[in-house]
This record gives sequence, C-alpha cells and structure tokens, in this order.
Amino acid sequence: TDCTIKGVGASDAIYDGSDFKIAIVHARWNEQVIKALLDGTISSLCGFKVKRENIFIESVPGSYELPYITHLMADSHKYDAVISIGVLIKGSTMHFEYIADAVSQGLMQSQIATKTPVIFGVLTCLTEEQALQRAGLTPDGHNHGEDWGAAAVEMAAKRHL
Ligand SMILES: O=c1[nH]c(NC[C@H](O)[C@H](O)[C@H](O)CO)c([N+](=O)[O-])c(=O)[nH]1
Repeated sequence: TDCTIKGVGASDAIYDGSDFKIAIVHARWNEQVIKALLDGTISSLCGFKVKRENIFIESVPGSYELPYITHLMADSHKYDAVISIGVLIKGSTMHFEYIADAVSQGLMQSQIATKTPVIFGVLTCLTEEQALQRAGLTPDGHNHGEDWGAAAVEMAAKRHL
C-alpha cells in the first residue's frame, strides 16, 4: 500500500472470544482471493480464542447476495457477530459501483436494525493487484481478514454497551 499512517490502532483491551459464536458469509466470485481472506479471518478469530466449532460459514454466489444472507443470520440472533466477505474488482462498466454501494448500505442497515455487529469484509478493488495485496497474496501485502476477525471479536464484546 502507498501510505504510512493507515491502519487500525491498537484496541483498548484484549478481547476473549472463547464464548462467541461468529458467522462468516462469503461470496464465491474471485475465489482465490476469497479463500485467502477466509483463511486469514478464521485464523484471526482462533487467535482471539473463538472455537472453530463456533465459527459458522455460509457462501453466496456474489457480493450482491451478501446483504440478504447476512441479514438473515444477523436477525436470527444466534451469532455474536457476522463477518461479510466479498471481492469486487472493477470491470469496464458501472456495475462495480452499483454493487459496492448497495452492499455497503445493506450491510450497515442490517447491523443497525438487528443490533448484531456486521463486519464489512468487502474489498472494492480497481485492479486484481489491489485484491491480491489486500489478501496478503503479494510480498508487500497484508491480509485484511486478520483485521476483520479482530473487529468481530471486539464488536461482539461491546454489543451490550
Ligand atoms: O462478488 C462479486 N460479484 C460480482 N458480480 C456478481 C454479483 O455480485 C451478483 O452475484 C450477480 O449480479 C447476481 O445477482 C462481481 N463483478 O461483477 O465484477 C465481482 O467483482 N465480485
């Protein structure tokens, strides 16, 4: 990446995810990148002591389908957080913009309406290289799934503030 100040700051506490049930909904478009993001997310959750049997994974065809299934899972109140993962790569039309906007609005509305934290794990990339970098698949890359796992545990810990 081309910046030195970007990135999430250290959290204000160490969060213990051992009692949390976390759902992951992921799209299947751009599956090589999706797989790396999914692996990074799962390993991050396990790093926060979330039990593997408490991680529930569902897939959907593409990112446009993320909000619906994410909403169903968030509204079930069976999970302490839902992580929604997709990879949008700009093509030669405006399709990318419309999907990205609809998905981000939809996911935000779900978490507010259901009071279940929804982590925005949708990469909106202008090039394939950007997607590979943000899945940690290039030497200079960083797997954003690691940040999404951490965010899910922190938000789950804070959902009854
Ligand atoms: O997840 C993605 N879905 C994409 N399209 C499919 C879309 O999400 C829906 O699955 C489809 O429109 C059917 O509803 C993409 N592109 O079109 O480029 C993309 O890059 N990523």
